[in-house]
Amino acid sequence: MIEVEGLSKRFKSKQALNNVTFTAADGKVTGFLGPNGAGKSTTMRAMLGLIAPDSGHALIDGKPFASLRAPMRAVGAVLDAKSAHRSRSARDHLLALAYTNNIPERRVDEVIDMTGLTSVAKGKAGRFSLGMSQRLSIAAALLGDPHNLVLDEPINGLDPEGVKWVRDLCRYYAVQGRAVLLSSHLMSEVALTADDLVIIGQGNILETTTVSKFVAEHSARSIRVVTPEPDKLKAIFSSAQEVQVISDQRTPADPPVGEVFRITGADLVTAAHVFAQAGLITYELIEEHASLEEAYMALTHNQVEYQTKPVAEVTR
Ligand SMILES: Nc1ncnc2c1ncn2[C@@H]1O[C@H](COP(=O)(O)OP(=O)(O)OP(=O)(O)O)[C@@H](O)[C@H]1O
Repeated sequence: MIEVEGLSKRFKSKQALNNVTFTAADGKVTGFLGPNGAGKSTTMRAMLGLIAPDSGHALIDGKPFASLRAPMRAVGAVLDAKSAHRSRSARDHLLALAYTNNIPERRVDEVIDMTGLTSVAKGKAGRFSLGMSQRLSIAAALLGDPHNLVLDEPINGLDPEGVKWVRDLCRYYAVQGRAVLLSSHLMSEVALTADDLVIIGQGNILETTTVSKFVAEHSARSIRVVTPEPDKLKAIFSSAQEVQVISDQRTPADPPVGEVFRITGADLVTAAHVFAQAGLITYELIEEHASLEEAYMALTHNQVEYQTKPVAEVTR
C-alpha cells in the first residue's frame, strides 16, 4: 500500500504540489491522472525519496522509502525510460541492479523474458528505441518482485502489443494483492486498466474516486435524432420539462437530409415508442454516451498548465 499524506512542494515560484493526499491500496490498480505539469512525476519522485517535500510524507507499506530495508522488493518504479547506462547492455544494467540489491541472477533472465527483451538483452541500452527503453525500465522495476509498483507513464513509446502487456501486468499484480500506481494523461487508458482513480491538476487533488463511479457519473446519455419534421419533434417534448431538444451539428456519418437534434433527459426506448405513436419520421435514432475523455477534460480544463489554441486559430 502507498499512502501519500499532505504532500506539498514548491520549486521557486511554482507550487508543484499542494497538500496532496491519497492512497494506492493493495489489490488495486490506482490510475493517477492529470494534464502535463499537474504534479504526477513530482508526487512519484517524492514517494521514492528522490525529492524532499516541503511538508507531508509518503509511506510505502507504512514506511518512508528511505527506511526500507530492501527497497526493490518493496517498490518497483518506472520514472524515466532512459535511466539505464547508455554503454551497458540491457542484461548488464539489470545484473548491476540485481547485485547491489541482493537479487539472484536468475531473476534477471526472468524479467528479460517477461518484458520481451530476450533477443536484444546483449544490445547497448543507449541504442534502444523509446519502446525498448521503456521495457527495460519495466524489467528493472520488476527485478525485486516488489509488493508495490509505481509506473510513471509506462506506455509512452510502446507499440499496441506493449501497451496491452503493461495493462495485463498491472492487472496481474493487483490480483495478487499488490498495489499498482499508474500515471497517465489519458482517461481512456486508465479506464481500461485501473480500479481507483486520483485526478490531479496544478498540484491539487481534484477528485479521488473509482473508475466505475466516474464512468457512471460522467458518461451521460443522450439521443441523436435526424428528422425532416423538426416542429413535430419539438412539439412532442414541449410539455416534458426534464427533456431538452437542441439542434446538433451534422457529421459526415449522418443522412444528408433532415435536421439533426440531440435529446437529453429521455431514454431511447421511450423516445422510439413516443415517436412511433406520434408518427414522427426519423432517418436516424441512436443513443450516445459522452466520452470519459470529455468528462475528464471538462474537469481538468482550467487546470491545464500549457493551454493550447484551437488548430483553426493557429493555422489561420
Ligand atoms: N526540478 C524542478 N524544478 C522546477 N520546477 C519543476 C521541477 N520539477 C517539476 N517542476 C514543475 O512542477 C510542476 C509539476 O511537474 P511534474 O513533472 O510533476 O508534472 P507531471 O504531472 O508529471 O507532468 P507530465 O505529465 O508533463 O510529466 C510543473 O510545473 C513543472 O514544471
